[in-house]
Amino acid sequence: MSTLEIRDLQVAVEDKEILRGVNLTVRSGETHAIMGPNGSGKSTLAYAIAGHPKYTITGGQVLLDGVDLLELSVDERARAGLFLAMQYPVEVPGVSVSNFLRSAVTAVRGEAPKLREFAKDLKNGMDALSIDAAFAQRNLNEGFSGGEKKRHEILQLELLKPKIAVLDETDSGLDVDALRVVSEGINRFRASGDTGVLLITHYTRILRYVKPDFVHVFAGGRIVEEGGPELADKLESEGYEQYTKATA
Ligand SMILES: Nc1ncnc2c1ncn2[C@@H]1O[C@H](COP(=O)(O)OP(=O)(O)OP(=O)(O)O)[C@@H](O)[C@H]1O
Repeated sequence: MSTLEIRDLQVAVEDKEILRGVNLTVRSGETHAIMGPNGSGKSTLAYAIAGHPKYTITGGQVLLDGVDLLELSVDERARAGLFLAMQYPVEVPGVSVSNFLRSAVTAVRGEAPKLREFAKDLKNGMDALSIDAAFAQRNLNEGFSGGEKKRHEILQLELLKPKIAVLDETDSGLDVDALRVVSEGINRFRASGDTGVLLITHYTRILRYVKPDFVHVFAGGRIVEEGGPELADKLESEGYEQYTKATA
């Protein structure tokens, strides 16, 4: 059982205050959707938790099982059990998908997985996500379509098995079929009950496949409303205008 506790988190980017006191607790087995309009600070939350150097923490704490992640380097956060699936995964020419994944698993576990075991896990993960076998030898994210990039993020999730997974707009750029495959991957992964999921999205469409336990509305760098899955339906019909007006 793991718990991520975000306490009064305040974050600035280039001296501009973006997050103005975020409080949120995510436990294993729970899926939390963070929804909100463009520019409300959702990605800032994801990057700040993961340790992106551009984001300056000006106050608050982020505790994973009592350990303050903000005191740790990015790789230490990953080893502590945090995973961020990025909105825009970077291209790394010269590094194959398979090498990258084996290195990532080795770094997080602290020892290299046996080659045969890794090859089997990789094949199973790729099959489940309808990823072609040739994909493993391609350069990381180079020339990948939007859908391939997102499937690859979920493949990492399945191989790394983090305690807390932050998925930043994993639904963006996906067609209907890819959205279903990616959502099934998230559902398979969370079915173990060992992981807490923080799902950042603008749209309710992914929430038809990945049912959240809690929905939080972000506006102006804060959580301004919280509720159960029914809140997503309300957002679908009413939009975000009520929140953006209030925080403008
Ligand atoms: N590197 C940066 N330099 C300057 N401003 C930034 C930077 N990164 C983010 N911001 C600003 O921080 C605010 C929040 O951005 P963020 O990307 O966190 O919002 P978001 O809710 O994820 O938006 P979207 O849904 O459009 O992805 C925006 O006003 C954005 O312009």
